[in-house]
Amino acid sequence: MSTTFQLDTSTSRANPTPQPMKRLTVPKIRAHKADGETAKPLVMLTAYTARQAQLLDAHCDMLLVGDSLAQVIYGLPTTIPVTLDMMATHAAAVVRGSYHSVVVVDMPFGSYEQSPQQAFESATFLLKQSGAAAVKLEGGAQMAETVSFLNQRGIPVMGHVGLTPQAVNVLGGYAARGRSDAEAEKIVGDARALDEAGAFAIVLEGVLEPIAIEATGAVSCPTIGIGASAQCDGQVLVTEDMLGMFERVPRFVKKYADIAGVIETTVAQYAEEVRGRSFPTPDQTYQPKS
Ligand SMILES: Nc1nc(=O)c2c([nH]1)NC[C@@H]1CN(c3ccc(C(=O)N[C@@H](CCC(=O)O)C(=O)O)cc3)CN21
Ligand SMILES: CC(C)C(=O)C(=O)O
Ligand SMILES: [Mg+2]
Repeated sequence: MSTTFQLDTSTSRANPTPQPMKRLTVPKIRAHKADGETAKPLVMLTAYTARQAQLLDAHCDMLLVGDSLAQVIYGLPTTIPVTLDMMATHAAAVVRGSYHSVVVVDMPFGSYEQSPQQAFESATFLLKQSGAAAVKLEGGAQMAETVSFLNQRGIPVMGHVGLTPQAVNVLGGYAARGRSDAEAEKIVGDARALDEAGAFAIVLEGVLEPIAIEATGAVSCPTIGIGASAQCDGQVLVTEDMLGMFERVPRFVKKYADIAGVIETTVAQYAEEVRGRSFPTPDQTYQPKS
């Protein structure tokens, strides 16, 4: 894939290819499961910036502008303080940096729980500001009415059940969910309720494999797992976690690279060269014309 930067003035978005392929659509994602056993798992990663989106886009089906930007970008301890403005700003950058993947934006804590009307107002703000196609919100059966309200008014919704990080103060931490029969049953019921309400996909986070199997079998839309086994219809991870850029990662992360290590070695070399006056050299220096 060419990474030459070109400004596509017709769409005013940075587009790395001369002939952009058509963007995937939400109905195509929802219909994914109809292919049954032959369907390839859906690929989703988080993205917060335009350049990151450019690099991930061709390889993914969906890009998630996650409220995990709290920890990953802003050094916040939880996702609780994230605002609609933060999400809209990063979502707009990700849309500008992509042309293939469906861009999904997390609704931040406090922007949707109060009522379907509040959720509609917040979701329209996010989609109008960014050009993203869909929103994601946390919660199960209690959010079903809201999911249906938004969907019927033109806003596709991705659900998120199991370990829901915005409920950290109720859950008391980020431990895997579904260890009791009652909790397992609730998670499957939550997935079912969201599916019936019209969610186009459901994130299953931090749940035991048997629950992922049962929930995935119980719903008509694809399930996207994170710490939820290989039995889901797709997978999502926080990009910085799998690239080895974030300092502490959950057990469900596979570190595919050590980008933090590359950055540290590279910056150490730069510092040494500046202090030793071996950078800059004449190659990086402007001289008057002689
Ligand atoms: N960088 C990053 N990656 C994520 O996956 C992520 C975020 N940030 N921010 C939002 C939420 C928070 N999530 C988290 C955060 C921590 C754990 C974690 O540390 N889990 C421990 C078990 C903790 C316990 O048992 O209490 C683990 O070892 O997996 C899991 C999910 C998932 N999301
Ligand atoms: C971890 C994923 C599912 C998420 O919600 C986020 O990145 O905020
Ligand atoms: Mg999130």
